[in-house]
This record gives sequence, C-alpha cells and structure tokens, in this order.
Amino acid sequence: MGNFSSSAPGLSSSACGQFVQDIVSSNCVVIFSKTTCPYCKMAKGVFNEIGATYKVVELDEHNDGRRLQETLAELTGARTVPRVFINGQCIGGGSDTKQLHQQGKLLPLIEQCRPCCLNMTPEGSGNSQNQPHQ
Ligand SMILES: N[C@@H](CCC(=O)N[C@@H](CS)C(=O)NCC(=O)O)C(=O)O
Ligand code: FES
Repeated sequence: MGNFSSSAPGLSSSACGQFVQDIVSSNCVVIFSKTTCPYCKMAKGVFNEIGATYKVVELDEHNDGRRLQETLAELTGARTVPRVFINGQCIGGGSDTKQLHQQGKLLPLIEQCRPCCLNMTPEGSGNSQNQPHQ
C-alpha cells in the first residue's frame, strides 16, 4: 500500500513516555536536543566544560521526535528544546543548565548519580576519586 508513513504512529504516547523514562534512568545526563539549536549547543558546551559525559537524543533526527517532544512537554511542562535531565530529573533547558553551572549547582547534581554512571575526565582536578559502590 505504501501509505503507512502518512499517519501511522511510530511509538504510542505511552511508549514515548517509557522511552524517555528508560533513557533518563539509565544515563546520568540526558539532553533532548535538536541538531541546529544554539541553546542545545550551549547546554552541551556546559557539560563539555565540566567534563561530564551525556547522552543526546536529537529530536530532529529521530523518527518519533515530534511525539517525543510532546511527551517531554507533558513530563516537564515545556515543549522547548533542549530539555536537560540529570539523575532522572528535568533541570530545565539551556539557560537553566548554564545558570545552575554558574551557581556551582550543576556538578553536585551530577555527583549524585551513581559513580559507575559518572564518567568524569581524568584531567579534572581532584575529581578522580569516585568510589565505586559495592
Ligand atoms: N530558555 C530556553 C529557550 C529554549 C527555546 O526557546 N527553544 C526553542 C527553539 S530555540 C524551542 O524549543 N521552540 C519549540 C520547538 O522548537 O518546538 C532554553 O534555554 O532552553
Ligand atoms: S535556537 Fe532554534 S531550535 Fe533552538
């Protein structure tokens, strides 16, 4: 038939919710982003600066990007990108990320993630002694 791309849903909205939950619970930092978005670049830049690894979902390259954006709007109260999650919690967008960093509050949030999920770069002074949990 060939017409299944017109309106056929990819992920259902509950599957989108599950997708988001899975990603944010298995990665310390997750950025839902669009490749062309300067605010998204700003958010990534902040995490690059502090040497934290992060998982990126580029909504403009994802088959279900629009649906995921709706899901994120429902979950976080804003349908803008980026939507940044640390340790399963949405901390807001790009400006919020930058502001938390300027206030010195971003790193403590990342440090609350389990150390096994935290990949700090070794060059970071004094931050290389994360003790693994048993
Ligand atoms: N202050 C917000 C601004 C984010 C924002 O305005 N994003 C716009 C694009 S630049 C957006 O997502 N618009 C809705 C859309 O693209 O669907 C932040 O820093 O995250
Ligand atoms: S600046 Fe345009 S998509 Fe974010």
